[in-house]
Amino acid sequence: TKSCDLGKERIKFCCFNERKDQRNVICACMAPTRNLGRDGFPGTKFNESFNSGNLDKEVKHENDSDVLIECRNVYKSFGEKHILRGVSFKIRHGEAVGIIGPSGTGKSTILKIIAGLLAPDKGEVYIRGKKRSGLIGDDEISGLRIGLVFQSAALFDSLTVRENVGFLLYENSSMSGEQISQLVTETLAAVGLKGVEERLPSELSGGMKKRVALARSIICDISKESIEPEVLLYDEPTAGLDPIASTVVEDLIRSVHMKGEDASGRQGKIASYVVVTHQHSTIRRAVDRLLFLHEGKVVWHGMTDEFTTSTNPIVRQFASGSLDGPIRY
Ligand SMILES: Nc1ncnc2c1ncn2[C@@H]1O[C@H](COP(=O)(O)OP(=O)(O)OP(=O)(O)O)[C@@H](O)[C@H]1O
Repeated sequence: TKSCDLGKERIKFCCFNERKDQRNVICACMAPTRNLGRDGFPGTKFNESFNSGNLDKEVKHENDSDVLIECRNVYKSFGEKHILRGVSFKIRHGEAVGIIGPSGTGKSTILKIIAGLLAPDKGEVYIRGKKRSGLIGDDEISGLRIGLVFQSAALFDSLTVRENVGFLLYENSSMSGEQISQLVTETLAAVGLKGVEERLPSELSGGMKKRVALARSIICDISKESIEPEVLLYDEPTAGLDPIASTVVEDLIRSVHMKGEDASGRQGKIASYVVVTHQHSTIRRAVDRLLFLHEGKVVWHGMTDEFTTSTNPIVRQFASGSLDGPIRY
């Protein structure tokens, strides 16, 4: 955790409740990662833990120079609950990846491990080819920025929208208050929000809160000479939203991606993103490639259009929502 002064408030900005029934994270974070560079990246076959019989299609890549994040054989238990049991995958530059799977299978846990908020019990996380050691630290100032947008939006209740969105800039950047304020207004406009800067989170709808959280994740310090590539991790960004509000958020996720364009036709800044979701609309609209997590492992991966046509029994059951199949509740 870390604290900062914002007006009269002294606030922790990277703390969260560990218990499942109190999973609301107090604040989204932008997590600069330890170590950067591509040297010494040991080449491995894509996801060695896969049983190839479960794979509908293996995408071949010439090399790993575009790999931003790799989880290699990651294990995580909470007491007697062995949640992750050998999870391996790679996230490449430019990818829009979805993580799906039954409830409680560890999707949020793997996002927190990637973000450096949780440490794996075993296995490694590589960020641009360098092994991450431990959790995110205050000394990490360069490399790949990894932002986690929490399920709950996780806004500070006592701060205005402006203070929430500009939070990290008020603490970390050399920008003036006026510059930050201007940037906050522009970033809010990019997510379709105008005139809400002085409102408190309690005065916003659920969909607006999610968009404010998204604005907080994409705002960046324009006073820095080089802008680092960024990966955004979204934990169920459309949960609880009506279908139209979901579409708005899904399109925003696409538009902040480098491949996408915002309302004014500018290219997005996010190099890659990962979305944990249960919503079919989000899978179809916001994601290109899927990883299916079940019983502690990635049991299937494929492109989004392969999801509904897959003959894998686990995928078929999940896609159809059937009670019959290998997944038991
Ligand atoms: N900090 C923690 N302490 C104890 N148990 C935890 C902790 N974090 C997660 N768990 C447990 O680990 C399991 C996986 O949780 P996680 O939130 O990662 O699942 P999920 O796949 O995201 O689920 P859902 O789809 O329901 O959101 C759950 O049983 C949860 O109760």
